[in-house]
Amino acid sequence: MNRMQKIFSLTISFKLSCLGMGYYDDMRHDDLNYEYLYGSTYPLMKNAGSSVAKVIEKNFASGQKVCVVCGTGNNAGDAIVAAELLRTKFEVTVLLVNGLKSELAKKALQEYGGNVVDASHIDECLAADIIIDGIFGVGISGEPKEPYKSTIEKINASGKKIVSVDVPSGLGTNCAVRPDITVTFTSLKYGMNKENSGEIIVADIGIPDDVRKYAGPGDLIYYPRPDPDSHKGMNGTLGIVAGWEYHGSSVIAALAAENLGLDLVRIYVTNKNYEIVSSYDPGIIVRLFDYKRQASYEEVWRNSALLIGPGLGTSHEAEIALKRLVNGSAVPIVIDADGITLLSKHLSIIKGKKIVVTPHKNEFRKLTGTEPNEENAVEFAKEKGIIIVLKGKVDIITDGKEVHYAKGGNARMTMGGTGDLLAGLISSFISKGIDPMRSCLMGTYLNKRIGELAYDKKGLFYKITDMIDEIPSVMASYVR
Ligand SMILES: NC(=O)C1=CN([C@@H]2O[C@H](COP(=O)(O)OP(=O)(O)OC[C@H]3O[C@@H](n4cnc5c(N)ncnc54)[C@H](OP(=O)(O)O)[C@@H]3O)[C@@H](O)[C@H]2O)[C@@H](O)CC1
Ligand SMILES: [K+]
Repeated sequence: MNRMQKIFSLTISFKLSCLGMGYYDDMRHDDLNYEYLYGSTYPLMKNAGSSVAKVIEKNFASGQKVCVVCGTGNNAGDAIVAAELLRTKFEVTVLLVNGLKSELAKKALQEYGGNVVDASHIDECLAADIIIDGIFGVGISGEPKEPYKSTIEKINASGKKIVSVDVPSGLGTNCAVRPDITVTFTSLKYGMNKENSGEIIVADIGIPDDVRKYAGPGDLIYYPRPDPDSHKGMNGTLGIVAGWEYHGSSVIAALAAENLGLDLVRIYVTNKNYEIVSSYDPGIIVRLFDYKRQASYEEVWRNSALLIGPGLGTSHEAEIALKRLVNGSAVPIVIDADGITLLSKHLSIIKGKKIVVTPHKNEFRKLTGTEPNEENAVEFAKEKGIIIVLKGKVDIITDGKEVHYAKGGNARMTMGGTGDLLAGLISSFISKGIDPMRSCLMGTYLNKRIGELAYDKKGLFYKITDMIDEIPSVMASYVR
């Protein structure tokens, strides 16, 4: 290994272990959203395998022996699809180093009609002319374990032509396949270059644009796992200025935040509802807010994100507080419900601020003076430099440049409180340092999904807390 390779390898392995494969997140995102929108990703595996087969047919004379070395995941599935397509022209053997785990790879194997051997035939198989490397793709985690480590070493020592599927197996670790060609899917993966990947061919496997346009489960994987060395306050602190008029709204937003794993959730209320809001949940901090005291504002600004508006009312006090809070805040703010009504009278205060506004149709009319549709939302967001989440059967999310959508949910989601819940979700994600646009995609998808899960259990007779109860299980299934 030369010096550069060593630095690259060390950097990647360090990052792999610390960040949990963050570079490949975009691919996992696409995979999950594809599944959500279209069902099985098997068609993508077929396209991936087919592109590998085409590269081999183009680069190598037919009639040669091909050994298709398989790990246990979908990378192996791609390689097996290629094997089936190649076996009419080449002498193909599939080598299962240690069985298969992926259901899609098993399906590909069922459709494959050629020769299959296990690890006891490894040397015989690797004596072929061409080796297809389908051991690991983007699903690798940490250094390759046995029996793959020694398999990779044997592949590299074979002196045969090697074609890697998607990425050279083990790329970025201390034990990686060194291929002549890598057929990588959709886009170049982090760290790939000619030296470690040979000739790189980027193949389009037909992932539609909608996987990035629509909010989906793939967006939830961007939730940051807390650093084990972090201390209280580093993993999201949300200040909720709400519930001055209707106390329940502030509690709903706070419960959403509490269920999303924030470090501190604080509700700021006036005297009127202080006691009742305080009585709800011991995990929520409730602070008295006095709109005349600078100290109250300074306390709110110390949070990592703010939510202003649910159940706030439109009193004189609320109006002053909104203006001063927005004016002096350096952190992102989500403005919802009564906050939108108040904001519509003082639009100039949002200039230069990091603002997300989450109106339903009527609030949008009030805020913009225009009809609630995509075009007007884009226009308004662009003009004001903010993000708009226009709520509806399909939510429209735009920063004036990009437009995204969130679909799903059900008819029960017109119930009071779902807006407070959504605002709580979005502001919570933002408080964790997630990009605001991504936070909106995560929040809109999650809100609709928990509505669906509550519906599955109770039909049309679920209540807002049933939705809140679904948050942890949805998050836990995507955040590893
Ligand atoms: N959306 C797309 O673009 C599409 C992507 N596609 C393809 O899917 C590939 C990703 O597939 P993938 O997620 O199944 O993971 P993959 O790389 O096959 O490996 C996972 C397996 O390896 C194992 N394993 C992990 N680390 C290990 C270690 N250190 N040492 C030993 N074992 C280890 C792990 O076992 P486990 O740790 O779970 O026990 C698991 O079984 C991607 O690169 C592309 O080729 C296409 O099909 C088309 C659509
Ligand atoms: K590979």
